Amino acid sequence: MFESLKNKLNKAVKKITKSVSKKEIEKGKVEENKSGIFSFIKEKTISEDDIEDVLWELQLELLEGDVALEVAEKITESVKKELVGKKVKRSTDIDKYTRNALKNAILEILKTDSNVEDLLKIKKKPFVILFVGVNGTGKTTTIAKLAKYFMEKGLVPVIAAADTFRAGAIEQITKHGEKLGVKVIKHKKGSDPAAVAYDAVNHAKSKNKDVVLIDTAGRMQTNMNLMEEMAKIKRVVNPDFIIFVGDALTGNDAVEQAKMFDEKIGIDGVILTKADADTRGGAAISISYVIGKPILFLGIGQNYDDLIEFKPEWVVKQLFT
Ligand SMILES: Nc1nc2c(ncn2[C@@H]2O[C@H](COP(=O)(O)OP(=O)(O)OP(=O)(O)O)[C@@H](O)[C@H]2O)c(=O)[nH]1
Repeated sequence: MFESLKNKLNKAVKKITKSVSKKEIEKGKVEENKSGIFSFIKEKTISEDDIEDVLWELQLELLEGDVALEVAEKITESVKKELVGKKVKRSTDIDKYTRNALKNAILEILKTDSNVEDLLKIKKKPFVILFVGVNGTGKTTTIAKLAKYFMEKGLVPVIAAADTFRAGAIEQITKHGEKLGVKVIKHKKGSDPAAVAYDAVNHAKSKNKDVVLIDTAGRMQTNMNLMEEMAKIKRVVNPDFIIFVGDALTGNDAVEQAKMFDEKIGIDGVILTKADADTRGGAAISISYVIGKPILFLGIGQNYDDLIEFKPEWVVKQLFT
């Protein structure tokens, strides 16, 4: 996961170390010990000039990896701020400081004000969650995974098959429901999705169920019918939480889609799917900073258990070990 991003960051650490050491070597102010670690004869203070070119290269590489521009700028700016003026005695210090500066910059980017556990604490019964996103991102699979996640927490979910648009969508979610032992509320293909969602909420109320998971249709985010359809479902069932499901592999597109859904419908959090196949990590790094909403989970495969809670510290650990 995020292999390419990990390589880019590691490469940047090495380049910064080399760049800071190089000038001192040229000036003959360096001793090299047996293990090849440079010790500076006099303590060296890192200057802007030492690292500017390398940070610029890093910014370009991040952009190539589909990290959003504002995020790439923020990362390099934070690293610069943290490094310039730092006093170093040997090259390993630079390595250590740069690694820390990058870790801190990425943690800062990934942190949002909202706490995922607080957000998903089921405080009301039934707790109604609406899932939105373009087609093929993995919404249906993710809903099945989350149904299992809630069941493991001792909660009883019900699913609304409100994707009445795509051929096979109702059958697909019904199959998941059968496998998991979760009731799926459905109408005919082509029927009103808001009515399906409404029935599912009523079912949950009458059967004392805890969570309603509403699957919705995909299509392009620019399709106004889709946005109107989502807005209608929202009006009718007044969900407690709206989750945007995005495909990590689509990088910046996922970020743009999230922005659009947030503007038109309003979202509370994000689930990124297919993170298992994503080497670039652009969407994972950028999405919550750009829209100001947290990533809740990462989808990491096609099985029901392939869903992990998103923790900024965990991501940073993946990137730097
Ligand atoms: N590798 C991997 N594949 C996934 C993941 N999540 C979903 N998929 C696969 O992605 C494909 C699309 O998933 P669906 O759940 O059908 O997508 P959808 O968003 O409901 O599709 P629409 O109904 O067209 O909107 C399926 O083949 C899933 O198995 C994931 O986290 N990792």
